[in-house]
Amino acid sequence: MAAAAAGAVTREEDAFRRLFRFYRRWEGPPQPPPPPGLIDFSRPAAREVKSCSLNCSSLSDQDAYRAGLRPVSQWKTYGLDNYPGFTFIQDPFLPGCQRHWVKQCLKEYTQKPNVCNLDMHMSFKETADLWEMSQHQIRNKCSNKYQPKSLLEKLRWVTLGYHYNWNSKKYSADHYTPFPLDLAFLSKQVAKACGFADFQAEAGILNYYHLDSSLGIHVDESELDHTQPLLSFSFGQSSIFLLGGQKREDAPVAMFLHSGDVMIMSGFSRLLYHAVPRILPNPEGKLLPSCMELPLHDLPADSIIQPCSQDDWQVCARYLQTSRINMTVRQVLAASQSFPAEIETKQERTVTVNSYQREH
Ligand SMILES: O=C(O)CCC(=O)C(=O)O
Ligand SMILES: [Fe+2]
Repeated sequence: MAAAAAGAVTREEDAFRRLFRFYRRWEGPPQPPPPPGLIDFSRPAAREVKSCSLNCSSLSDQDAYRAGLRPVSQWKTYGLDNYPGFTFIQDPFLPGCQRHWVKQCLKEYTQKPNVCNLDMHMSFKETADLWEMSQHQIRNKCSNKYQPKSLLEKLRWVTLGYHYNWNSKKYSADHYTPFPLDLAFLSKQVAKACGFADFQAEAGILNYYHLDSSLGIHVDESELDHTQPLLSFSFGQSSIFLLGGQKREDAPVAMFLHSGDVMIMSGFSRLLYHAVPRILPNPEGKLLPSCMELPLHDLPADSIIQPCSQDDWQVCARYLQTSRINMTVRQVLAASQSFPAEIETKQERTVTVNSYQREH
């Protein structure tokens, strides 16, 4: 009897899993209406949402403009009760600047030596230029006809800098390639504005989601320095993000992430369980969120933002009509820290295709 009861408890679905499964199936607003408790920072009515102000002098307007960001004094920034170290910045990008990051994620960061999921079962030559191999197919796509997916549409993740090893769940000194300078600059400015002036972008995971994708419940703990924040940038269609606690079964809060939104997980919130159960069309009901359609703001000559050509944007826009891209940026090592010497076990070096696959 006691054993049966204990069995029932262990089999019982925990609160995180339950909400994950709920949102995984949720069709999104307007019908059915959003469940109570779902936070939308673009309409911050929830009691646990607190407006917070960043120190405007930590990032100069000039550096913000160079990064394609509005001055910090114009950012709409929020925190959450019970989640110290969590900061949400509602789309701080200058008009037109989000396009740059979408183009980089599809055309530039997909290039070698960066690593992507397709490398796990395709040759170096086959994945050398995903953009070139996909652009015509995406441009000429008929939405009402079945067509084989292009390589870009099969892309799920790209790693940058210290390349995360999905098998060992570790970063290592011998698998590093230069981190993109523009993304390092953007990250540095956002971190600086949030009080992390020493942040160094050393590793990135880019996630490419379609309307049926999700990302399972996890903690990002492989970085060796957890005193530095994890930054997240979202573009394209929207998603539901679940932020839980330090224990896997703690009930999470649910929030929308829309195009341009930036999230900072630091301090207490750096090592919390989180997940993306659902991708949803943008709430405006347009093919693309309107922030993607704005003409490019005047930028200083030394800006890292390059105007995206009409030709390139046609492909990006088509891709993004049914997709969401998220960039997460991490510092792996503390200043002057190095990787611990490892005694490599045979098991650690065994790579299986499955363990490289994320849940989406
Ligand atoms: O797509 C997101 O918003 C979250 C991504 C994430 O948690 C990760 O890459 O570790
Ligand atoms: Fe994560």
